[in-house]
Amino acid sequence: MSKIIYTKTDEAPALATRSFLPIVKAFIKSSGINIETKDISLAARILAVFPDFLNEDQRVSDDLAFLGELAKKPEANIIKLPNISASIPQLKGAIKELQSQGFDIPNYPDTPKNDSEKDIKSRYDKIKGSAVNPVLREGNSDRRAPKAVKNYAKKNPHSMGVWTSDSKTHVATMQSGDFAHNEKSVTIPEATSVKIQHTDNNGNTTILKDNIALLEEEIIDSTVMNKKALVLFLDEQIADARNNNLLFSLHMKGTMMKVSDPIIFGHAVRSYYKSVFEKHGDIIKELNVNVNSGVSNLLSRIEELPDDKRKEIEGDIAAVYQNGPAIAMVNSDKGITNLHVPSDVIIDASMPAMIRTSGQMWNADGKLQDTKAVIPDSSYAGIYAATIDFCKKHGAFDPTTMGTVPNVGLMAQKAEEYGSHDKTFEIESEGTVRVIDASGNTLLEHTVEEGDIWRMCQVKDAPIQDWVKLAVTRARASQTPAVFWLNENRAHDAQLIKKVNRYLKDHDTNGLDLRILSPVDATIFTCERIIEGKDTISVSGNVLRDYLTDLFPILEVGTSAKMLSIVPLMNGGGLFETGAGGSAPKHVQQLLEENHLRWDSLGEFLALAVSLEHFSEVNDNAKAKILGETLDDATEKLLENKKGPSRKVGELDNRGSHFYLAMYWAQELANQTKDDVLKTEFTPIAKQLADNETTIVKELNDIQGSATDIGGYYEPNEALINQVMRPSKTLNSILQ
Ligand SMILES: NC(=O)C1=CN([C@@H]2O[C@H](COP(=O)(O)OP(=O)(O)OC[C@H]3O[C@@H](n4cnc5c(N)ncnc54)[C@H](OP(=O)(O)O)[C@@H]3O)[C@@H](O)[C@H]2O)C=CC1
Ligand SMILES: O=C(O)CCC(=O)C(=O)O
Ligand SMILES: [Mg+2]
Repeated sequence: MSKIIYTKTDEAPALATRSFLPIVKAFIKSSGINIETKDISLAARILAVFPDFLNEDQRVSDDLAFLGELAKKPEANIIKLPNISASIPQLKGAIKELQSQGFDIPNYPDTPKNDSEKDIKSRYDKIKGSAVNPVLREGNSDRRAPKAVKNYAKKNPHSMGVWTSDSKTHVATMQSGDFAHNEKSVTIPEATSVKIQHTDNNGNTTILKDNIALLEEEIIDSTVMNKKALVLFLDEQIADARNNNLLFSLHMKGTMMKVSDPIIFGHAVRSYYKSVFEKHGDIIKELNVNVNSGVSNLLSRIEELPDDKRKEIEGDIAAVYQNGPAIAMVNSDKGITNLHVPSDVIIDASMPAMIRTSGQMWNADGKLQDTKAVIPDSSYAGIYAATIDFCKKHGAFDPTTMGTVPNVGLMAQKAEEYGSHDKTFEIESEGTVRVIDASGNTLLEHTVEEGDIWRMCQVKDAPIQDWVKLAVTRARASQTPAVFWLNENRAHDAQLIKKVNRYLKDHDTNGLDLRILSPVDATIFTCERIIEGKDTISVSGNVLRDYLTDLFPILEVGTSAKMLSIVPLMNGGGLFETGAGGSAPKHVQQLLEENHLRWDSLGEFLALAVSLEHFSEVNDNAKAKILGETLDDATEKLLENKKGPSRKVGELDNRGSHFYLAMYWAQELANQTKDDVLKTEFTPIAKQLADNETTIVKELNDIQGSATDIGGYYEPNEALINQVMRPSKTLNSILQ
C-alpha cells in the first residue's frame, strides 16, 4: 500500500511541523494510513552529498533523490513544505553551523584552486538556490484560494495601503539588450541532441555544454543579457532615483534563478556603490570579495583589513548613502539594505508586498517612501508596471469585494527559465554562441560580448499538453474564464501559442471563455474584472506562475500561505505543496527571541486534506476520505472562529492554532455519520480536548515571552525543538 510522504524542511515551516505532525499521526493511526518523513532540509541536503567527509554514523541518505524518483511513479503522494533555496551566504551559514556541530564538511570554495576544490564547489552548487522544487515538480501546478479562505478574507480584510494618482512609484525595466528583447526560439521537429558552442573572434571554439537531449516537439529558446546595456541601464536608474527622490530597490529571483540573477545582482551592487569600487578596486579584488553575494560580503571581507583602511572604506560606503539615492531597506534598524544579500528581496513576494503598502518601501530612517522598483529584464516586469498603474488610477484593491485569480502554471520537467541553470553562462570573450544539433545545423545563434549572460531554456511537449488540459479542466470545473498569459511578439511565447491553439482542439471547450492575451493585457483584463468581484484563471508559464501566485493571493487574502497548491503529477501521483510562499525566516527570529511563532500552517492543513483524498482514491480507503473531508471542515471552522496565529507574543500562536485545529477535527470526526468506528474513537477525544481547552491554551501561551533555544538554525537539536514546539503536557497526553 502507498504511503503519504511528509517532507522535513527548514525554518518556520519545519518548526511548525514539529507541532502539527504529531497531531496528524495520532489522528490517522487507526485508519491504515502510513506517513513517512523525508528530510530535504538544506542541512540534510548538504550532508547527503559529502558522505566521504563524514563518520559512518553521521551519514544521511539522499532523500531528495529518492523523492525525485518517487515523483515519477503513480504511487507518489508527497506533502511538500517550503524549503530554503539557499543563496551563497545562507549556504555558508549552514556549512559553518554543521561544522560547529562536529560534521567535518569542507568550506565552500568561492574560487576553487585545484580539482578537489572544483569537485567540492560543484557538489555545493547543486544544493545552491532552488534545488528542491524543480526536482519534485513532475507535474504542472494548480494554485487557488479555497472558497473558505476567500470568504474569510472578504469578511475579515487585511490592511491595504491606499494608492493615489500622485504616487511616484514605478517599475523600471530595460528597453533593449535584455533577455526579453534578444530571445530566439524554435520547436524541434524530431528528437535530437544539441550542444552549446562559443566561438571567439579568433575562431577558437569552446563547448559550453554537450549532449543536451531534446525530444520531438520540444520548444527551445536562447537569449542573452548584454552586460554593457545592463550596466548602463542600472547607472541611469540610480541617477534617476536620486534626481527624483525615490528609493532605489532591486527585485530579482536570486534563489530560483541561481546562475543568472546573482550576476545581475552583482552588477547592481557595483553600480550603486560605484565610487567605492572605483576607489578601492584593487583591495576589493585582493580580498576576493564576491560581489554577487551582495554588499554584506564586502563588509565582512574588509574586517580583515587594518583598522584605518577598513574605516576609510566604511566611510566611503557611508558617503554613498549620503549622496544617494536612498536605498530600500530590508531592516532599517539593523542597517540591512536591499543589496546586502541576494536572498533577502525575492521578487515574487517583494513586489506584491510593496504594492500592498501603497507602492512604498522602508528607507534608512524606518519611514515608508515612494520607490523605483528596478526589474532589469523586461520579460515579466510589465505585469507589475500594469498593476501599479491600475492602482494609481483606481486606488488600492479592496479585499472585501475583489474577485480571485487562480493559476494554472506550466512547470513540469523544469520548464522554461526555471530549468535554465545548467545552460546559463557568463560569457568570457566576444564572439558567437550557437546551439547546434546532432546533424550540425545551427538552431539558434547570438553574438555575445565579455560578461554577457547567455542562457538556453527548454520546455517539453508532454507538459504543455498536460498544462492545456489542466487549464480546460479548471475552467470547466469552476466555470471561470481562463486567460493564457502569452505574448505573440515574444519568440518563446509565439511557439507556445501555436501549441496551445493546437492542443485546445483536443478538448471540449464548448461554452468556455478561453483567451490568449499578452501579460500586460492579461493584467489589465484581470484587474478590471477583479474590481467588479469577478474571477479569472491565469494560465501561465513557469515564471509568471511563481509571480502571480504570490501577487494576487497577497492582495486578495494577505498572504500566499493560505493557498491550496496542488501539483497533479504527470504519472498519476500527487504532490501537495503547502501554500505558495516561502519559509519566512523572520518568524524563526521571533520564536528565538520571544518564543512566539506566528507562522500560519493553513496551507499545510489544506494540502493534507487533498493528500488524504488522493490517498483514499488510490488505495480505496474510505476512512482517508472522511479524514480529509473532516479536516477541511475543521479548517473552515478554524477560520470562522479566528484561531489562526496572532503576530503578538502572549497570544495564540502556531502551536495554539494547531490545538484548535485538532479539537475541531476531532469534533467533526465525532459528529460525522459515515464511519462508526471513527465516530466512536473520536467522540471521547473531542470531549477531552474541549474540556481542557482553557488549560491547554494557557500552557501554550504562558511559556511565551522569553528567549528560547533550539540548538541550531539549519540543523536544530531534535529534543530541544520538540520540547519548544510541544510545550503542553495536557495536549501531548491526550494525543498519546
Ligand atoms: N515552495 C518553496 O519551497 C518556497 C521557498 N521559498 C524560500 O523561502 C525563503 C523566504 O522567502 P520569502 O520571499 O521571504 O517569502 P516568505 O513567503 O517566506 O515570506 C514573505 C512574508 O510572507 C508572510 N508569510 C508567508 N508565509 C507565511 C505563513 N505561513 N504565515 C504567516 N505569514 C507568512 C510574512 O509576511 P508578513 O510580515 O506580511 O506577515 C513573510 O514575512 C527563501 O529561502 C526562499 O527561497 C520561497 C518561496 C517558495
Ligand atoms: O523554489 C523556490 O526557490 C521558490 C519557488 C516559488 O517561489 C514558487 O514556486 O512559488
Ligand atoms: Mg513563489
